[in-house]
Amino acid sequence: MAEITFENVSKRFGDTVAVDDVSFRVADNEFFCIFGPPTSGKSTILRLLLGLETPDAGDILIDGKSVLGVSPAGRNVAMVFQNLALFPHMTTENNIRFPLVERGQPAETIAPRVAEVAEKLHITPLLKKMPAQLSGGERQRVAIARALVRDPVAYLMDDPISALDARLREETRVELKRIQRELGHTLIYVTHDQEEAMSVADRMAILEHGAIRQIDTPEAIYDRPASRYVARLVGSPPINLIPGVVRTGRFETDDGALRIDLDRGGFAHDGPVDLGVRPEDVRISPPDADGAAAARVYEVEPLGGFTIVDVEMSGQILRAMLRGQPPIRANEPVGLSIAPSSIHLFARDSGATLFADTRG
Ligand SMILES: Nc1ncnc2c1ncn2[C@@H]1O[C@H](COP(=O)(O)OP(=O)(O)OP(=O)(O)O)[C@@H](O)[C@H]1O
Repeated sequence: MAEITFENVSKRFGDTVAVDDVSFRVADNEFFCIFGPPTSGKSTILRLLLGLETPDAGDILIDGKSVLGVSPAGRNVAMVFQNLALFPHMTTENNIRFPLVERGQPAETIAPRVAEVAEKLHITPLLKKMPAQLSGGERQRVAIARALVRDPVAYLMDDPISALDARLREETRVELKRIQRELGHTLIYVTHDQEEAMSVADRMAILEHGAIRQIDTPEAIYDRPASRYVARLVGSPPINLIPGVVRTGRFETDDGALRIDLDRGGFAHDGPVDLGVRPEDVRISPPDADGAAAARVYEVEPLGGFTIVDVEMSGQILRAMLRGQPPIRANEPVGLSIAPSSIHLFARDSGATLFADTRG
């Protein structure tokens, strides 16, 4: 059980700043995700916490005590690497025992711990089976049990399920979240998959070039991103960005095709902006609907429960996500509108959020 704190931690490799003045605090029992594009510094943060790298500046604390002089073994933080595969020649039970045997734990403590973890993961009936006799989902559950059987102060996972196929990945992440909640324990989870981060995290940190751009719950990051960078990283399909200008409380595209009154008291920013709107907040209507901008359907992508409609407006493609399977065809003229309450505005140059959706 542990609270983990990074205080102004930086790490360089030659000219590369891998981690840039990073501060965060992970609460005891929290499921904390670190999310960012390749080379943004995610793995280096884990390696610093494990003690495999030493920071150039800043401090790392576990339960309020600096661990900078402490060896990796002395920190008792468990790392689960990218591979959740099982040893095919060992029974489920021996697979789960393996990390404890490897660490030389006394046999009398191993059996009860394996039984306890198996019980919590509902895999007790599988203990005598070989991996080849298990379904894909059962195998994953056993692999998670093996990852969690040690009793460290915190678990670190670096893209643990990225090698699985899409369906198994979805099942496994649900399972991981449930298990983490039941077992307790602080979990720091690195992923480059935004949907995965959103679906499992209690809170997430968004990285860019080694620096943290925002830390919050997935819901808050989705609804109130701190910048255009963060807004584009979360959400699928990604947020639409429409360049334009704000003048005296009104947004307008350069050609005037789209105008939105920002009926929000106290908003005072004039100048070039990018308007952000999530695909589920783009409204499609008949072409002559009141207040709608003239647009044309570019492509329709039915997904069963939802339909993605790509719409062309002012030479730009915007994506709308509509419920069900609306009778919309490619090349049709349509009207497009956006409720002022669902827009985000970002400063054109810095990308900083000027104002954001306040849903919820
Ligand atoms: N031992 C090292 N020596 C030199 N450069 C390194 C070393 N470790 C990491 N880097 C560099 O530091 C930066 C951050 O790397 P890191 O592996 O932390 O990123 P990441 O976000 O985990 O990336 P990925 O998603 O691709 O795994 C990269 O530019 C990388 O090349």
